[in-house]
Amino acid sequence: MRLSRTSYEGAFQPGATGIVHLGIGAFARAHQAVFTEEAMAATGDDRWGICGATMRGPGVADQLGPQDGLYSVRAGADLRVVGAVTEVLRPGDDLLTDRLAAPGTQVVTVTITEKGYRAGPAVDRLVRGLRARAAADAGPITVLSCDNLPSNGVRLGTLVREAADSRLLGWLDEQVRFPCTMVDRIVPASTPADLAEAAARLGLEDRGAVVAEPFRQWVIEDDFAAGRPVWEKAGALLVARAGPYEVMKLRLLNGSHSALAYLSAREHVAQALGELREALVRLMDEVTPTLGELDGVDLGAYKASLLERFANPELRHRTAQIAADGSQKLPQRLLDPARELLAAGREPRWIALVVAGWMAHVSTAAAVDDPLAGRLRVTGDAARVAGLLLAVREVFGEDLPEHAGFRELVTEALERLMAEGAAATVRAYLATP
Ligand SMILES: NC(=O)c1ccc[n+]([C@@H]2O[C@H](COP(=O)([O-])OP(=O)(O)OC[C@H]3O[C@@H](n4cnc5c(N)ncnc54)[C@H](O)[C@@H]3O)[C@@H](O)[C@H]2O)c1
Ligand SMILES: O=P(O)(O)OC[C@@H](O)[C@@H](O)[C@H](O)[C@H](O)CO
Repeated sequence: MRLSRTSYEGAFQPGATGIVHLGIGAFARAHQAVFTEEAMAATGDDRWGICGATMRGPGVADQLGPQDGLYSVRAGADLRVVGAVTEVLRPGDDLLTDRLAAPGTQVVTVTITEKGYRAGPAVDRLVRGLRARAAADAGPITVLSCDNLPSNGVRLGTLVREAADSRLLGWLDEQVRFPCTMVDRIVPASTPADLAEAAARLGLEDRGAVVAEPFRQWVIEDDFAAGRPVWEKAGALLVARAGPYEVMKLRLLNGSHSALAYLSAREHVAQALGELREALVRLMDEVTPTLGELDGVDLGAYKASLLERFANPELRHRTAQIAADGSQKLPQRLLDPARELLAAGREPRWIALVVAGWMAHVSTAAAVDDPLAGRLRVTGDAARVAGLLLAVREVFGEDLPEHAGFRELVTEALERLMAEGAAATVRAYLATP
């Protein structure tokens, strides 16, 4: 029997739908929905049920629709059924516009992956809904980006404004806010084994089950146009500026994740960590001078906690998942800190090694999952491959290809990787202070 509000009693039941979520993948279900449900339960303000919209395929609508929005989240020994999702819309469903224009909707949360941040269907759907909301005079609304990008709210706000006509622009300025957020919880794509374990634990089939690590963090800029759940009751941190937290997490956690993906051939993160623990320590130490001031954050403890989190054997986080879309991830995870280190007269040696690892991956892997894949399939010796890939301006900008020191560091690292393989190269780098 399938998990549903009929077969499973006791799931949280929101009183109304107050949030629209664009891109209801695994992460939104284990992060924003859990925070939201806990905030509703803690305060009794239950107006914040979530209407999730799938943006690319019907998968999540097929999983959650027949389950009345219910799904389980397993983290360690804990398995909970989440009831915050009230509705799931398929790609192209016109109801999304109605939901965005409904006066009860006061927040839009967004996880459309890094590659969704360009003119395209997700932004178009959002703008169409906001236009309908302005026409209906349905009141102010906050759009909250929860993707792994620096200044994610500013980026989304800019894209929305670029797609808006002049009449909508005035309304956007008055009625809509786009705060930035830092989001953190490792949530790998669910596997058939994860679904089987959820079914065994629940005694019900759950096609929407997700597995996550116990840790979760949400830092949100306190700049809302309208109402919101009291997410701080669920542990979220409301701050004046999320930027320093975003930079810390993107460069230390996500940068290390990319290193694990490109410098190890192991299938899962925890296995790759066994080979690369010391290299990650060195990479994180290299990047640390580029991080801003963070009141109350002990960076030493934060870095140590990341290594512990990556070592979690229960998370079957595939390095291939992290390796995907590298052209969209490298700039904020590795290249921005490289620029800052170079400007300060420091050598980003470990960053260059990871960048070379990415170059080796995109130029040799049988299948590269990346929106720029066609342009990344280059062949030749290290100098040629590095030269051709550094010329991809969307990734490296105008400055890095022209920086002789950076080009040399990357080319040398790629030469070594091609000649000796990743393990020997990492050993050689570790041997050099
Ligand atoms: N999974 C994690 O551990 C994690 C942690 C922190 C942040 N995030 C952020 O959440 C995002 C989604 O992660 P997930 O695990 O839910 O992935 P997922 O594959 O389960 O879901 C991705 C969602 O994004 C949509 N999408 C994909 N490409 C798109 C595009 N080009 N335009 C518009 N929508 C698009 C899909 O339709 C889907 O709804 C990540 O890219 C990252 O920015 C994920
Ligand atoms: O979500 P992806 O697959 O684009 O990137 C993989 C990870 O680096 C990332 O999602 C982390 O798991 C996450 O950022 C942890 O909060």
